[in-house]
Amino acid sequence: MNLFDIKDPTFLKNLSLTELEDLSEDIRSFLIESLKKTGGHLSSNLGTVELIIALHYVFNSPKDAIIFDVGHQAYTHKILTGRAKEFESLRQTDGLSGYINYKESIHDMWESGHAGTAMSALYGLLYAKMMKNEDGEGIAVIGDASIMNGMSVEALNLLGNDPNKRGIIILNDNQMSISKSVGSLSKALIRFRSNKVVIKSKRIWQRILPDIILRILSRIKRSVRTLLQRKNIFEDLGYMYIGPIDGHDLKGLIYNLKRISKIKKSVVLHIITDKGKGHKDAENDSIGTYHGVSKVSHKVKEGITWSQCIAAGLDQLQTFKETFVIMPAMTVGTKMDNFEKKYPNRYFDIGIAEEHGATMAAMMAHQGVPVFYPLYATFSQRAFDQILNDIARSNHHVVFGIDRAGIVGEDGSTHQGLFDVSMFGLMPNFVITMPYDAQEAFDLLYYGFVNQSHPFVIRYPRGRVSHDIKEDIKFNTIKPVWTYFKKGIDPLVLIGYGPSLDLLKDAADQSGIDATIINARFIKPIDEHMLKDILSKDVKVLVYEEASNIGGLYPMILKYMAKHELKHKIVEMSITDMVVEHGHYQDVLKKCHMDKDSIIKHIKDLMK
Ligand SMILES: Cc1ncc(C[n+]2csc(CCOP(=O)(O)OP(=O)(O)O)c2C)c(N)n1
Ligand SMILES: CC(=O)[C@@H](O)[C@H](O)COP(=O)(O)O
Ligand SMILES: [Mg+2]
Repeated sequence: MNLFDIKDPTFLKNLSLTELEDLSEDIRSFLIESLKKTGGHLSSNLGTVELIIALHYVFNSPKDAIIFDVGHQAYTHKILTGRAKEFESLRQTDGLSGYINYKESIHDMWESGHAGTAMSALYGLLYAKMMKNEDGEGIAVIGDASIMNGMSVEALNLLGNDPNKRGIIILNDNQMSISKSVGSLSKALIRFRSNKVVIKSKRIWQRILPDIILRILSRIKRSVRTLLQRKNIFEDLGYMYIGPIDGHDLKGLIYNLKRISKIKKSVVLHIITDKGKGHKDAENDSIGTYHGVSKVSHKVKEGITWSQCIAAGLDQLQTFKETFVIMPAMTVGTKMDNFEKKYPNRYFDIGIAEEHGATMAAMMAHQGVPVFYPLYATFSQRAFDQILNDIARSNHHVVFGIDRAGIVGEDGSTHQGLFDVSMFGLMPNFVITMPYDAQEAFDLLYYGFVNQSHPFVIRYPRGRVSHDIKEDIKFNTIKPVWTYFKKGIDPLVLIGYGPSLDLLKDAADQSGIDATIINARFIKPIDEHMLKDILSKDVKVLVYEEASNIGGLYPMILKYMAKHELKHKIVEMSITDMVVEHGHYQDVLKKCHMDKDSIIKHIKDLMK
């Protein structure tokens, strides 16, 4: 069928099973082709095609609210709610968001981007419906890795104990997070998964047997299980558990969802899916390479990613200091796979458990073990209290690799790395740094582990950095001071950190101003000696930060100036008090008035 003709999901109700199956094939082919052009979360979406068709077939969205955990697996939902045409702009500037997005559709009921929120959102929805005396179901779709997140467990604990609310939880079990799922809950799921052959043969019975027989068989199965007292964790928590069933079998899905809609109790429907279904390489991927893919491009990319740079530096550092890595489910993105292979005893994938990881790191540091804790800037926010209370307050020597710091581009507002400087900045004892280039990254890593003993942040962006991976890595001893990136003769000082320094230099050159540019690689504490030196002259100052300035470098400089009654003209360029949407990095920079032209304009205004 022509997916572009779909306006809303009501058409599904008139389709036969064969037509629904054909539709699932059409959607799968469409996704595979479309994502070659735009990139996106390929594997997770190929795994949920039948589930989402069945949900929209049985339920009535938006009266029945479908709540997607993370929201990265909802492309079929976007198609069925009339957005197929917009897929050519998926994750592009001003285009379709890669996640659930309130502004896009009345069917988009829960925005998140961060894992583990769907259960709490479901419970909130059920309460809201009760308060507003409103009909309709609440259905949470959550992956096997996200259901083990602390937040999910907190909500599961409460909803299972509430006899007056009825939530539907679809556990989409593909035994994968981005990489393999971890932990004992994951093992428990495997235990009560029947083997795949049994699940697939169920599909055949479902086709042959009439519904009434299926219902009787399932009752018998449940009674036998109750008799044998073989409860599983969900039943222990107060839910009716149904499954495991084949999550690619539309007939079975529809049959079970219809059945569930008549049950009065909260239910967990456990479905088994293949992550990457229909795409051979994605199906066989046990590493996580196909979880999210970039658009197909034949351009040769220069340099390496910042994540690769930090991973290489950390590997080399092992000759000086053996470090332990706590990894919150992001081995692929942070490029720590080699480290994991090389030092399996010093690497622990903790799953989506950023809070747990922070407190665990605190204790390990307290016991004298050097810990590296790589976190995407946006996900570090999850562990605010643990980092503040367990690490910062006690001044524990944990080294944080804050990856995806700054504008992340295509992932958009839920993933922007704009608040880490503010967050770590307000915490006592923290040292916050950002390298300009690969060598400075290596030096800061060495400094963070070897030359100092505070909680330490090295932040780095999503993009690439110039470095030849075959080259030997050497560490230079550096001091916790700012450096002159460029000394100029005009009375203008530009202060920034990280790779943005190149942009500042280009902008100054293009403005025809011979500005002094400062590399404030130690964002906190600030270099007061250097500031004193700069501000001993009659200069104008521009502070540039690809981050929220609340708690950032600019207010720290302002405080210094206020304390010393300095009255220099100073302006800031930063990303403050706004939600930054998805798009190409350069476009987003421009929208935030942080691009080269905006800097030039500021420089010209300052020098008038
Ligand atoms: C708090 C948080 N940490 C990490 C991530 C990154 N992340 C996005 S999806 C994902 C894996 C989710 O696995 P699962 O819930 O099983 O869904 P699947 O993709 O397998 O369908 C991870 C780790 C995130 N979005 N939020
Ligand atoms: C869904 C999610 O949160 C991750 O998959 C994220 O999209 C990864 O981002 P990177 O592509 O920057 O690793
Ligand atoms: Mg999964």
